Amino acid sequence: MKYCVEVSGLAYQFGKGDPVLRDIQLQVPQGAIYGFLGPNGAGKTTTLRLITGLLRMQAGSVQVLGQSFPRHRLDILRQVGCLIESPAIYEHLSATENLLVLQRIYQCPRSYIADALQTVGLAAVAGKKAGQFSLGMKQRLALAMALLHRPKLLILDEPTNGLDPNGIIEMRELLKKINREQGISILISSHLLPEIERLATHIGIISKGRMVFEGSLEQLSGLRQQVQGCLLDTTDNTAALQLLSTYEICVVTDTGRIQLPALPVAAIAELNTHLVQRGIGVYGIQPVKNDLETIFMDLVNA
Ligand SMILES: Nc1ncnc2c1ncn2[C@@H]1O[C@H](COP(=O)(O)OP(=O)(O)OP(=O)(O)O)[C@@H](O)[C@H]1O
Repeated sequence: MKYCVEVSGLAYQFGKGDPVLRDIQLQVPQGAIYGFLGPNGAGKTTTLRLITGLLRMQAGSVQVLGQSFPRHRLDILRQVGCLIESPAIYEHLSATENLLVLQRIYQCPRSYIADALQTVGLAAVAGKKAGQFSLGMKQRLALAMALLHRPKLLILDEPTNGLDPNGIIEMRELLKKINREQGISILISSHLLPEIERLATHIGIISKGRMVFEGSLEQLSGLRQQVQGCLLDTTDNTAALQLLSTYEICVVTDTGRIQLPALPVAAIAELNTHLVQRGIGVYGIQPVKNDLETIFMDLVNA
């Protein structure tokens, strides 16, 4: 598989402080939407700033689109669109004029401006001053600025921060469309699992400066399939508990149901048989599965 970002052994510390990144390994497959997840202060922004050359690397290696940083920095940046620190939007200029400033820097065709505004859904307000834009519109203008030179890869640091639920949905759909229709790979950071779950094809989770998970969304969801235990519904919980206490494994949950820990399927079937043989009716055996939020919290707090 080809990767558009490959990071290996990346470590970083600010001044003489404690290391904020330790041995970061990260691989973004070409064409992916890679969700870079982690709680506040985990090291997401620092990692993205290193990948885009906004911070000088201290240790490790970074390859972007097959070229290594910092040697081919300019070549790389020509092919990457970034939205990392707050974008330099000139409020007294229109959306088009804001893009004109960048078009001169990138020296790309002027027609790219209208295309970028069209992509982010701002064509109808191209002549309006950016100062009159809502936060969601400003964020879409920032995205147009990142897309202007038709990059192969977008790197976005928490682009939905501060947006209302509607703005978050708009941004999510927009990023999916850009990925699908223009084939642009996207590396996006967030501290919100539900947001990334709905958007990403691949996920990397960072906690306290270390990667604690990397894989496809299916692999993360696969962890969900690991059964945590089993809830039992019986016609006589007191008698059932007495019988089960001989196994020293059961606990009663808040809801009055009996919770068994994770056991092999055969053991659960055997317990069921014992209960029924003692005249205790079993009308429910329900596996308890991890939800993604629990998996995320377990990984981050491990
Ligand atoms: N310029 C700096 N000087 C010193 N420490 C810094 C600096 N920038 C970040 N840090 C520290 O580095 C650590 C990682 O910060 P970083 O901003 O990369 O995390 P993050 O995952 O992006 O968090 P957030 O979601 O809050 O932005 C934090 O402990 C932070 O306090």
